[in-house]
Amino acid sequence: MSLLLSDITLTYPDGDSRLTALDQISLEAENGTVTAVLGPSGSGKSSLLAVAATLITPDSGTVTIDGTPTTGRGRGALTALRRERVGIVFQQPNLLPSLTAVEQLQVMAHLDGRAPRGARGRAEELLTAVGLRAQAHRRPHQLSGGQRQRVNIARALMNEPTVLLVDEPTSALDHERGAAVVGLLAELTRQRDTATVLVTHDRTHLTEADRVREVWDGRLRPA
Ligand SMILES: Nc1ncnc2c1ncn2[C@@H]1O[C@H](COP(=O)(O)OP(=O)(O)OP(=O)(O)O)[C@@H](O)[C@H]1O
Repeated sequence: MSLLLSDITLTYPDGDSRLTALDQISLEAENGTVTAVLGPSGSGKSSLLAVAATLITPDSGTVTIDGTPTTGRGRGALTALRRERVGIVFQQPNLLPSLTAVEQLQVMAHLDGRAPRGARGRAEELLTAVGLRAQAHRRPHQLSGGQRQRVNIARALMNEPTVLLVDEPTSALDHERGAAVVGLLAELTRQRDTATVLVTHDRTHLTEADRVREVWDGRLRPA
């Protein structure tokens, strides 16, 4: 099991009291499968992904990534674990305006300290995998919204993650382009054997999921 969330509770400060964003949530994600987490706005989906990515430490419960428990680890160790094992696709691509598509991916490898030549080949291979071979040398303003999101996905795969966390990847896309992006994610999940967690509020994406869980007021239930 590549990702294991066990009995996670997360609260945020809320005036004099605390708001419970996640309430004793447990979730597993296996390699080569897409686990969709469905839920309305404010139900706790982004909080769940942030905990899974070890970007937020929960009040209680444990996160295990690729067999490595994260509880009690320092910031540096968590950052290293994240860089090695976790890919994150945020809602907005947040691409750097001055870099071409292939350079956006190479920057990731640079952060990881990989050899530039190997990184270039991997970046080109990933852009081909997401259907952007011909656009590899374009800058973000020369790409469509769907193409930018594909660059975002390819970038998240640069470090060959075992866990891929995806937050509403289609929120800025029309239905057809959104469905194509989710289909691509499912294909890459099988091809690259990632344990993918896809957070969405759109039920039409569920056909691509191997498992669906629904989050409601911070609690999980089968959909
Ligand atoms: N940093 C924060 N401080 C205080 N409350 C927060 C914080 N982040 C989220 N919340 C609250 O926690 C709850 C869950 O929020 P979260 O962003 O996880 O939901 P979501 O399902 O991802 O929503 P959306 O689909 O709108 O992005 C909400 O009530 C939200 O207002």
